[in-house]
Amino acid sequence: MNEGLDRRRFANLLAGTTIAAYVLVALGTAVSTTDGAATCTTWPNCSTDPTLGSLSGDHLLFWGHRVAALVTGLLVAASGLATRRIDTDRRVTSLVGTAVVLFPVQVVLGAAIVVGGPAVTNRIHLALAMVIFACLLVALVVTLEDSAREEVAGSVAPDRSPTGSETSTDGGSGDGPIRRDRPDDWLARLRQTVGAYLTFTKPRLMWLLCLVAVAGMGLATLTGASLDATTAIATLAGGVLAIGASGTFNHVYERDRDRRMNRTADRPLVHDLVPARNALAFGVALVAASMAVLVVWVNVLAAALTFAAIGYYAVLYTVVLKPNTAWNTVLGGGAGALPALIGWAAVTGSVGLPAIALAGVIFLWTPAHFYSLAIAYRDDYARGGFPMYPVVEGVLAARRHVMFYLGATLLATSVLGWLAGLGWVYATTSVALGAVFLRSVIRQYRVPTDEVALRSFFASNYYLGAILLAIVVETLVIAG
Ligand code: HEM
Ligand SMILES: CC(C)=CCC/C(C)=C/CC/C(C)=C/COP(=O)(O)OP(=O)(O)O
Repeated sequence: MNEGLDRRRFANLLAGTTIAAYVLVALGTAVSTTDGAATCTTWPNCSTDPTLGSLSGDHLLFWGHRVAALVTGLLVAASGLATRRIDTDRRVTSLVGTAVVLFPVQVVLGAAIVVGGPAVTNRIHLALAMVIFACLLVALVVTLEDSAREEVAGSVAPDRSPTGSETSTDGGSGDGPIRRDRPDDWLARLRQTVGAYLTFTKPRLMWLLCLVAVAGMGLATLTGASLDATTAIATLAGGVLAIGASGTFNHVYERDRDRRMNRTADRPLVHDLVPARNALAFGVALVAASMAVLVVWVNVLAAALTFAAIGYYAVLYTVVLKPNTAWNTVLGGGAGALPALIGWAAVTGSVGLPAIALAGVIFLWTPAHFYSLAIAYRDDYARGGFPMYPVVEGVLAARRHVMFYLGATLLATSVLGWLAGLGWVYATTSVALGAVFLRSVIRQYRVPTDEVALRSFFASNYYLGAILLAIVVETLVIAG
């Protein structure tokens, strides 16, 4: 049997095992936060099994968890056997071996929970499930990297960035803006100017950031606080104005670098469609409007947190971190996480643990979101002089970080569901979309093209969007 083919098959088996282990963690968390556990109080057979007619979402979660445990157990055993049969890295052998040893312990702990063991068993069971998932994920990354190195050695041509670095121009060589011809017709000029101001506000990011804030508001209602329409609308309006303001400052500060990058060379300030001074004034006006809306119709804490978010993105990220350190994305993730606290604060006037957990999910998700895009646009970022992680550390290291941050995001999502007591809508959404997101990043190793990396970037947005929507449905529709 061909050794390379064997290793490839092993990588596929390990990928399937890792995805199954994630599904198990997510379903297990959901079972422990719902009435699913009450479905069955004996083990291994289920004398309290309900009739099919009375099956609810909670029952399905319980049975889904059992089936997932069986399937994952078989896959873990198969992976363990495979490490003995083929020549794998020592780290892979010990990590998979750890999962093989821990799995039966998990089965015993799971049985103890079913028959009514002490409450702490539940926590240990969840923690151990996460350890098994982490072991498999790290083993998978090592395996995929090894086979990627083997496949690249001697053969494949380097990926081309969609920016096509070999043939692209750098957008001009002078320091000043490139003037794009302005139309003669006043209506067309007006349309172009309005379009420029709209572009400053980065509208494409808004839906997801707004959804973070709405999910924060939804989680807050689980405390018993009520959410009225004025608070919801004013929080979103203040948030949209604030995102617009910080996006505008980002456009102003980065206008010289933007002109050197193909992805951003079309931005309005690069073409002097609006004077930078006017853009700055627009940004300041948006900050003032945002603060006014939030102070008058929401509360001072929400306004203060929003002001901090603007400063975080426009100054800390844009001016300090982005041009100076490869940690810019990781540390910059805090800006996007703040809307979770803003949403919660708008409803409660304080900051609570589930909101911090949601902020943690966004913080961990950010590198998994952005590094895939940065991999695809690495040549462009290098031209712009930004020390993005794939530019400084290379594609393989960036892909490894995408995998690790994604793993951490998936686990944090489960912790959030557990802390907030979210139910089957959230569980099934995180299982389905989490598996899709994980599979799309694993595919980057198999097909290391920029198109596949970009697909992971979009998968990151769909994943987070779906999770947030599930929180909104659970908190504002089902519980509300
Ligand atoms: C350091 C943090 C982040 C960085 C560096 C980053 C970077 C980027 C970049 C460069 C784009 C492409 C923009 C374009 O070409 O117009 C983008 C798109 C996007 N980002 Fe992020 N992002 C970050 C955080 C976030 C956060 C926190 C959210 C929301 C929770 C978010 C949501 C989106 C969305 C929805 C898109 C648009 C995708 C599309 O075009 O459909 N990003 N991001
Ligand atoms: C409530 C509030 C004010 C929140 C602000 C948080 C915020 C706007 C976070 C988004 C961060 C983001 C999309 C960065 C884009 O990267 P980039 O700026 O590096 O992208 P670019 O290369 O396209 O300029």
